[in-house]
Amino acid sequence: MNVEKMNGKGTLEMNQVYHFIVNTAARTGKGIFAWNELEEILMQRQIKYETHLTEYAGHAKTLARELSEKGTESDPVYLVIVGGDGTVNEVLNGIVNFKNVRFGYVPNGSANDLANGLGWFKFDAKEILNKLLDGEYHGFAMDLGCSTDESGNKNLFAISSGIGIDAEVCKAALHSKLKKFLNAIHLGGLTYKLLTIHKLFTMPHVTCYLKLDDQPEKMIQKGIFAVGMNQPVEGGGVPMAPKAVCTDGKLTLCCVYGYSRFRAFFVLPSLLAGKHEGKKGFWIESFSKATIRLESAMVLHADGEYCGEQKHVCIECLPGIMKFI
Ligand SMILES: Nc1ncnc2c1ncn2[C@@H]1O[C@H](COP(=O)(O)OP(=O)(O)OP(=O)(O)O)[C@@H](O)[C@H]1O
Repeated sequence: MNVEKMNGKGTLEMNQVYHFIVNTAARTGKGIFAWNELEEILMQRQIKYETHLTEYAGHAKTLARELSEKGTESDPVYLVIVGGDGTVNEVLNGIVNFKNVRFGYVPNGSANDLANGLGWFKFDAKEILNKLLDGEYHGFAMDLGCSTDESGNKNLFAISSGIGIDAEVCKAALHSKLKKFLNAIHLGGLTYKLLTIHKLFTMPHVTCYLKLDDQPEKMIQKGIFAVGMNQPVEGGGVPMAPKAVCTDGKLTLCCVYGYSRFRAFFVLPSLLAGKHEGKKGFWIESFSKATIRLESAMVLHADGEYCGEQKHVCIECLPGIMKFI
């Protein structure tokens, strides 16, 4: 997936108001600097826009709900997210009706897995904003995923949702001093790799039962993690599902099981290199809907956001619901 293939044909309406939800706390507080530069472009191009700066964690979700309530199918709200993957996730989970919104996204986080999955790593934030304003992403409709926990709570996700070690790592990263430190020295992506090694040797392995679409349920022993991927990478660039495509109406399961802690450590490099497909103990397969039952609870995450300890999770694809400006 890359921008050239998105084939934007947009001629953008000059009177359209763009609503920017901006997380100035992203990149450990450095988000504001990029926003100042982006605003210069908006002013130069005489774009009509309104800025909505997030004031606290969770604010992007509230802002997205309020803004999306103002749109209609025939007159959708133009909503541009400026932040990292956590901000995107908050916004998605605040949207009242996706048909009433057209999205833009300017990556400005520390890991930016969504942007990497879209093939945008070669562009900086200013280039991406200009492409958006040029209508290059017009007509691009991205699949989202939805994971439903055992209490019926739904979490939408743009990148991935899963249980096990990657979720444990996300939970640990939320309050990690190591993440703050590594972000400060521009090595934020390393946080997840170091925490993964730590969790590999400390977290319990769990028997789980996995069912993909209408296939029979399969028992997995010594389950380390199972994740539904909408993008090829998660966790700061780990290529869990290198062939995942976010416009095919499917998610990709990446499940690792059956290894002792010691052996798991030695297969980790093949996962980090994206060379794990076909290897014993890796189950990679695309699906529309998956259910995961666990003998004992494991942490669930959606786009790296902690979603509690769960024993039963349903993960499904919502094809093409995130329509771009
Ligand atoms: N004003 C704010 N003060 C404190 N935290 C905020 C504020 N606005 C948003 N947040 C929180 O900042 C967190 C991090 O944001 P985000 O994930 O977008 O950036 P990041 O961590 O730098 O990037 P990435 O997720 O790509 O690594 C989010 O969980 C969000 O809830």
